[in-house]
Amino acid sequence: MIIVDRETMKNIDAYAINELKIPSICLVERASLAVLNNINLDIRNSFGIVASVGNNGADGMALARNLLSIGKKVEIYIVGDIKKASTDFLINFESCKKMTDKIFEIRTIDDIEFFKNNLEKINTIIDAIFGTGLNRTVSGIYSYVIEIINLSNIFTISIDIPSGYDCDGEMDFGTYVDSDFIVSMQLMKKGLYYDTYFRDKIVVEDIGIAQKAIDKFINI
Ligand SMILES: NC(=O)C1=CN([C@@H]2O[C@H](COP(=O)(O)OP(=O)(O)OC[C@H]3O[C@@H](n4cnc5c(N)ncnc54)[C@H](OP(=O)(O)O)[C@@H]3O)[C@@H](O)[C@H]2O)[C@H](O)CC1
Ligand SMILES: [K+]
Repeated sequence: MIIVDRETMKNIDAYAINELKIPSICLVERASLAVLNNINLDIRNSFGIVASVGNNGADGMALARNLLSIGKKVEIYIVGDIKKASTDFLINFESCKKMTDKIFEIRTIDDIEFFKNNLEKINTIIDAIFGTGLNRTVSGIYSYVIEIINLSNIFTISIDIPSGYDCDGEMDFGTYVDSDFIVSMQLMKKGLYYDTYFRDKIVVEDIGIAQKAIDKFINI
C-alpha cells in the first residue's frame, strides 16, 4: 500500500491537474461518487452536508448534488467565506442552489444553534470541512461546528480526512471530527494509517488520478 503525507498528495494532485491536464472538476466528481458508493442508501436517507469552501467542500457539494439527484433529503451547511471559494466548489454550489433551498451559512452563534437543532432531523453527517488543505489551528466557528458534530452522535462520514486531523499525524490542530467512516481519495494518508483509532474506519478510493502522477512522486 502506498502511504502519503500531505505534501506528496498535494504534489500528485497538482501534477495530475496541471501537467496531465486531468480536469480538477472531474476528480471532484469522482471523489463525490466514491463517497456515494460507500453509503448504504437503504438506511441513510437524510443528510447534513457540512462543508467549507475549498476542494474538500467541493467534494461535499458535488456529493450533495448527487444525493439530491436521487431524491435524498439533504441540508447543506457552509462554514467559511463563499467569496473565497474554489472554482470547483462554486460550480457545484450553483447547481445545489437550483436544486434545494435548504442551504445555510454558519457564521454566528445563532447559526450554530440553528445547525444543532436541525441535526435532530437527519441521520447522516457528511464532513467536508477540511482535507489536505488544513494548515493551521482550528478555531472560532470551525471548532464550534466540529464540537456540535461530535456531540450529536450522528453517524458521520468524513471526506478524505476527518476535518481538523493532521494528514501527517504530527500536528495537533486543536480539534477534529470524530468520524465513523472515512472515504479517502486515491491514496492512504500517513496520519490516518498510523492511527489505530481511524485506520479501520477508512476506505481508499480511486478518483482517477493517473498512475503516472503517482509514480512521479513515489519511489518504490
Ligand atoms: N484538485 C484537487 O486538489 C483535488 C482535491 N480534492 C479534495 O480537496 C481537498 C483539498 O482541497 P483544498 O482546497 O486544497 O483544501 P481544503 O478543502 O482541505 O481546505 C480548505 C481551505 O481551508 C483553509 N484553511 C486551512 N486550515 C484552516 C483552518 N484551520 N481554519 C480555517 N481555514 C483553514 C485553507 O485556505 P486558506 O487560504 O485560508 O489557507 C484551505 O485551502 C482534498 O482533501 C480532497 O478532499 C478532490 O478530492 C480531488 C481533487
Ligand atoms: K473532511
